[in-house]
Amino acid sequence: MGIQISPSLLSADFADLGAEAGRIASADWLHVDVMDNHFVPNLTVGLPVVEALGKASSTPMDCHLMIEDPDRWAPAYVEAGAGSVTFHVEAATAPVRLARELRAKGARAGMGLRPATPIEPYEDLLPELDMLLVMTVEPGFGGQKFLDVCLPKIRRTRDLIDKHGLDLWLQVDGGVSMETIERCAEAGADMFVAGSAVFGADDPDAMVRQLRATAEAAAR
Ligand SMILES: O=C(CO)[C@@H](O)[C@H](O)COP(=O)(O)O
Ligand SMILES: [Fe+2]
Repeated sequence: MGIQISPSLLSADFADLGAEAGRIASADWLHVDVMDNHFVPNLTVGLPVVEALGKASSTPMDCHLMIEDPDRWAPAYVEAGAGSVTFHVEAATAPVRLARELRAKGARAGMGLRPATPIEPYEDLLPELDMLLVMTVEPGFGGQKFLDVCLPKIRRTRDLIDKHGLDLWLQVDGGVSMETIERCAEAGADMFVAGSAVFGADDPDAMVRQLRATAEAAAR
């Protein structure tokens, strides 16, 4: 698939999300951060907003669920129009059953890891997934500083994916910018979420293209 950019709408104008999506026409996905004030100490949007955004934009939606009980809620995000749904393994009760359900409903199944969650215990689950999300900040807020300490985990995750010969996307999320994207790409990430870097730029769409070109040049 190559390098993909999924701008996070967390740093966009929430009063006009349809128009904000239109400002990043080069984006491969729209990253929608769903937070419930339980799994993370912040509250954002839920199903009705995802459903409305899906009607307002033709760019596929990559929903990042930072919520408790994803086993109950995640499948509804496929019905609301998400093309990819990522649940956090720390919150899921039955990650294999949930990934299978997401796929059966027609979406890509993603599994997210907080910075301190290791990948190794989940090696046997990899064939059940379409994407792994390695958080490079503590989830909950945009605009935080990239955690370098997560780079070795990105490398180890890429090695595991390659060892199993899987076509699994490796997403990084948190503090990704022109300063940090090269390191992530060198470590083996191929899908990049960027919120403040994209929507804080004078020309968000040009920033999407710049981030992609930089990651492509640095990719392993
Ligand atoms: O999931 C999250 C935060 O929990 C992210 O998607 C952030 O929204 C990314 O924002 P930046 O770090 O790129 O500003
Ligand atoms: Fe996110």
